[in-house]
Amino acid sequence: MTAATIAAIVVAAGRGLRAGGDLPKQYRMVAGRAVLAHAVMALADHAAITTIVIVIGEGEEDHARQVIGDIRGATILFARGGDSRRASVRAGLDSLAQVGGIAQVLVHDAARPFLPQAVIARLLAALDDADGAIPALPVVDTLVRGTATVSQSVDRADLWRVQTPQAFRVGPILAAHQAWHNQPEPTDDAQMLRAMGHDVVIIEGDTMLEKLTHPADFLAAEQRMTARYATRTGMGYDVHRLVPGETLWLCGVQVPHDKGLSGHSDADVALHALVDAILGALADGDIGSHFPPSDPQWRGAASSRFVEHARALVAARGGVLHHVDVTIICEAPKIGPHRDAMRASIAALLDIAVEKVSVKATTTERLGFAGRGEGIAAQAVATLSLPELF
Ligand SMILES: Nc1ccn([C@@H]2O[C@H](COP(=O)(O)OP(=O)(O)OP(=O)(O)O)[C@@H](O)[C@H]2O)c(=O)n1
Ligand SMILES: C[C@](O)(CO)[C@H](O)COP(=O)(O)O
Repeated sequence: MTAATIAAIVVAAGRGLRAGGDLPKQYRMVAGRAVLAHAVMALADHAAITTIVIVIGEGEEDHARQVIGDIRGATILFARGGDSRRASVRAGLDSLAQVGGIAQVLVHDAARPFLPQAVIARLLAALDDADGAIPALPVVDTLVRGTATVSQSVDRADLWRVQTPQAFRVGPILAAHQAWHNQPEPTDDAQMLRAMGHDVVIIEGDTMLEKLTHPADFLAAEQRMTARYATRTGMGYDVHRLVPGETLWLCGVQVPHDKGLSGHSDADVALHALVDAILGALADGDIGSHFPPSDPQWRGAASSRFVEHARALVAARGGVLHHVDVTIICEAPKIGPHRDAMRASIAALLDIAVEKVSVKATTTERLGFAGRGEGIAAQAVATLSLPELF
């Protein structure tokens, strides 16, 4: 069987009135990034999802683009939402109809930021035999009906709490939306599909998928997500030769000296060690594999570009950089007078507070190549958190 072309719609056009706050909840920060960005990144991380339509309020595209940043792995489109969730999903489906060729669609609330890949896999597998599938968790509390007092106990057997994303074959769900006229407002898309006589399969949901609805949900979400982060440490080490006639760059700062370093790019040995430390924490190769020394475009290049690249890789993985510690090993020049400028330079390149950047220096007591002033070595350690794949 040929693999289906799969898209996702993320509805993010609500106002989040029950959540309160200054911003609609999809733009608020949780675990280091906007709620909307978490939801979109989780979908883009799935190899089979080629297109994501983000449905937003009027005039919000610039803001939405800014909060999601550079999303890799899927084409991102924007559509203008409507007055109800149903209308917003419909706008997303209409956008997909213009793209064409999409066979299956996942419809997801931006307000459910933490989406396990396993849920997507279960939903897509269920579409092999059904037109629709929903993730759900069994009700575990006693259920009653009533206002001030209980008027009725409700049997909870076979009752489920329904989550998103909900997965559909595109033809049937679009037809269900087109046929929905003058009927009560549906609370999800699956009930519209069922109204057309199609079966909807229940697959196992996940507590990570809880919707952010009320103010207290944000703290709980932060705690749930933080528990899923792993701390990673990376180490970098580099050496370059000191030669006359070169400019000496250390930590992105030009340091007056009678010699400069020669080698890859501008030979900023401290930034090279730093980049390797970050790449090490990401387990993503080393500076040479990202910027081969044999490639003429890096000859004389500013090493700040490599640090910015490493920072972007951390961001693309949803990571948070906590701290870097750089040690420069040389007999001369003296690093102390430049330490503050070096810390500020690294902090700016990594977009972190200067308090999270340490720059140290040591000599080798005139021993070895550093002691003889033939070269400068640098070591760096980077500590970051990465979301565990779940
Ligand atoms: N007109 C609407 C209403 C809701 N949604 C989206 O549907 C999802 C689930 O809706 P809900 O949690 O009810 O969000 P809000 O409508 O924003 O919240 P509230 O009802 O508290 O205002 C959210 O991602 C929300 O942005 C939408 O795209 N368009
Ligand atoms: C679609 C949904 O998230 C499934 O549980 C839910 O029905 C949305 O309800 P809301 O009242 O729009 O938050």
